[in-house]
Amino acid sequence: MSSNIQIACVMVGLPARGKTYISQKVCRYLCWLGIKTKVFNVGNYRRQLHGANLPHSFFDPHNSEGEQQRQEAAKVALEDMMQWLLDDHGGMVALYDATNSTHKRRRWLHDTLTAKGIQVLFIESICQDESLVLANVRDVKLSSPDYQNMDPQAAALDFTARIDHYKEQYETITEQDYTYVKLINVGSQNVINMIQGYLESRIVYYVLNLHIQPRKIYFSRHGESQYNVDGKIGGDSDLSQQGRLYAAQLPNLIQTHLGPERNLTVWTSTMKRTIQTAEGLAYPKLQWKALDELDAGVCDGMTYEEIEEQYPEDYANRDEDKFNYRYRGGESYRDVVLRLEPIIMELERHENILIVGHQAILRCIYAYFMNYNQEDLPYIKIPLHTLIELTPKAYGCEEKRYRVDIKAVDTHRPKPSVEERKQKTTKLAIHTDQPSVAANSSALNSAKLPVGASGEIVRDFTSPIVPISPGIPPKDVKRTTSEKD
Ligand SMILES: O=P(O)(O)OC[C@H]1O[C@@](CO)(OP(=O)(O)O)[C@@H](O)[C@@H]1O
Repeated sequence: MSSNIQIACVMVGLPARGKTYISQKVCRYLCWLGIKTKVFNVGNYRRQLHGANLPHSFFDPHNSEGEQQRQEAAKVALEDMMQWLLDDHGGMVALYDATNSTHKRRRWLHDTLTAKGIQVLFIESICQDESLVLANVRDVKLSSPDYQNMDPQAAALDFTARIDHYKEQYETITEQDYTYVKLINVGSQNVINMIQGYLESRIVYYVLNLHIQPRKIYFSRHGESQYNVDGKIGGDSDLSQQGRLYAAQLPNLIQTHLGPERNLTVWTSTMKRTIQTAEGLAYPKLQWKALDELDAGVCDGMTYEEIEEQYPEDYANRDEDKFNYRYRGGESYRDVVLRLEPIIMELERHENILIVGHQAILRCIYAYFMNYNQEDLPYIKIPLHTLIELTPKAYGCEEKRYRVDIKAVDTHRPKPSVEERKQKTTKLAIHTDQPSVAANSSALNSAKLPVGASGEIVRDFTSPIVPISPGIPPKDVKRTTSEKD
């Protein structure tokens, strides 16, 4: 049995109230943060045990056979979930996705879970707006395996009858001794009760920020920079000639795809190359320090070849585990994910957004929306001079990429094969006797950033956002040593 705190988020709500959407989002968010999370959907267990295509009468509370079979599915799902949380899989948060709409069902779940030391957080979603419910039925439920090969109108009628069966016995949470958050009419009112501990508060804060307004999220790297042309990483260089051409085309590109009347907020980092790229965009802008590029520490301003020559061990270690490798005096992708957490929270609250960012930063944010794992994240292709458009849908994002026909260098380095990595390690082993850069580099490594208890870099990236109005010339932001340290 694991000694960590484990949380079971138990969803509550009538069918088609966004419970699955919320469960999937929480799961994606926590996994992105490196917290092992899994969704247990009781509907899937029910389909496996008793088949799909069941008529609405199966869900009638007066149908004792149906009732018993649904309880059986709920029990098997609960057992699997507890096993996953407790049997040293490293699972920290599980989401139990079902209606759980009576006091009796919740009491059973609560008592069974807490008896095993698992904290229970109920998340109830209430939606009284019938048009939203109908839209959800149309967009999501009718494509469920329950209604395969069925006429959509007949399926919608059947699903509405199913909802009515649940309404008959629905009991909203009133249990004052439970930890819960109640989301009423997608954020118009929220009730929070007895939230305990950091992780529960993060989850609650996250679900409070979710909205379902249709919107677009755009990502663009800055135009090609002078450092990109020179093959150097990091720094705070200006745009190249080609980069400036891209910046000049960006406003048109955005307007074409967003539409002329639509609202948009533009976020940049505090670095010249993103600010210069966003200069011509006539929308409200915000600069975020948290969006600054991954800090390459002592390697800032070097080419990959120079790094390989001067810090061969580091170079090999980065290739071995790019997500966790932390540059000497700088950051790892893992560090960047943690500092981007407030950005994700803000992104969830916002409507249309364009982030003009950097390669590593956009990889991390893109991975959150597109559900990439930590191993693949640092190799995601985010090419220069390309606008990426994400449209959030029920259970994921639809993606379009618009490539602008302005030449730019390719800064993507593919993951070396196992064979290539082996060759490098052998070469390194042969050279370890020589007192060269390895000794030099470990001295440099002592100039590390302060590290927090759990290994994170202690830095305040939630500091004030600097609003700039369209047309104001970019600030000449230099990254000084004190700023970096
Ligand atoms: O993690 P890798 O693949 O090295 O990519 C991150 C690098 O991308 C770069 C370009 O190579 O970003 P940017 O375009 O913002 O300058 C580097 O500055 C940064 O160190």
